[in-house]
Amino acid sequence: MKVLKLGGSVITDKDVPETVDERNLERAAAAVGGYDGDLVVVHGGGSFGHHHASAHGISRTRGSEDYEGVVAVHAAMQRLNDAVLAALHAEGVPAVPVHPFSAGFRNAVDDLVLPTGQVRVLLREGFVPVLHGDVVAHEGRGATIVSGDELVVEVADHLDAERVGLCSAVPGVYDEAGDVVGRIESFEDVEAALGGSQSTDVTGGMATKVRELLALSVPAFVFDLDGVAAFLAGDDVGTRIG
Ligand SMILES: Nc1ncnc2c1ncn2[C@@H]1O[C@H](COP(=O)(O)OP(=O)(O)OP(=O)(O)O)[C@@H](O)[C@H]1O
Ligand SMILES: C=C(C)CCOP(=O)(O)O
Repeated sequence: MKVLKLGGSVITDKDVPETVDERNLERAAAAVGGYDGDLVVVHGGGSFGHHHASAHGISRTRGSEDYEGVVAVHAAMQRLNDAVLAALHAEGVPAVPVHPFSAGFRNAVDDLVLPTGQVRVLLREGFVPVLHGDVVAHEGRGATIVSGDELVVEVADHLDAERVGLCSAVPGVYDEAGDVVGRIESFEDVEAALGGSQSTDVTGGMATKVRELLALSVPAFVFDLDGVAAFLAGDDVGTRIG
């Protein structure tokens, strides 16, 4: 089983609130449509989730007890999820939604608790589950953001993924000279070159991604749209992490 994250910076125009990048989304969906095998898709928030999360002051650590903010973020992510499902369906992919807000939570020590039995069964029954960054209940803090990157790691761990791919707006992780790094085996290797995201992003950009992907026991790859089909075909593409 493979896990593919479609970055919000790829499938949306991150600088214009609630704008899908139709062309990029179609390209990503076409690559997924050309793949025949077990796959979980996760997508990020882009200008849907991050815009509302930022407007309501919600992040991975900063919670909110205001139902309006929680509903605004979740509803926006559902709208983006609908667009992703429609694009996948147009390519013949049997994609179905799994909404983290209704499935998981963070406990009192801030760990994400995400049941994945439904994802396992959906896979076995021939579906392609599609999860997304979302708000989740957070013990003692109201609700906080869960990023697509965290979901990728959880799903990959629980369901023994063979490889994980993050399709982002960049062809891989850049070093300080601006060249794509072939492989990262420790955070210190690239720490100096790692920054946040160029756009409104409440979950942390590339540095957080690299740190979390290094914790996986299977290889992860960061690549751009040109790399999706090759990643799904089993090739090493972009930057290998781990
Ligand atoms: N060393 C680096 N190499 C590559 N990208 C970097 C680096 N440092 C910072 N970045 C930024 O990180 C961004 C990727 O993180 P971002 O969180 O925006 O991606 P995403 O997962 O596609 O989006 P989303 O979080 O909405 O799903 C790149 O577009 C780039 O601007
Ligand atoms: C802001 C929200 C709701 C989603 C965050 O997920 P990410 O774009 O994968 O970091």
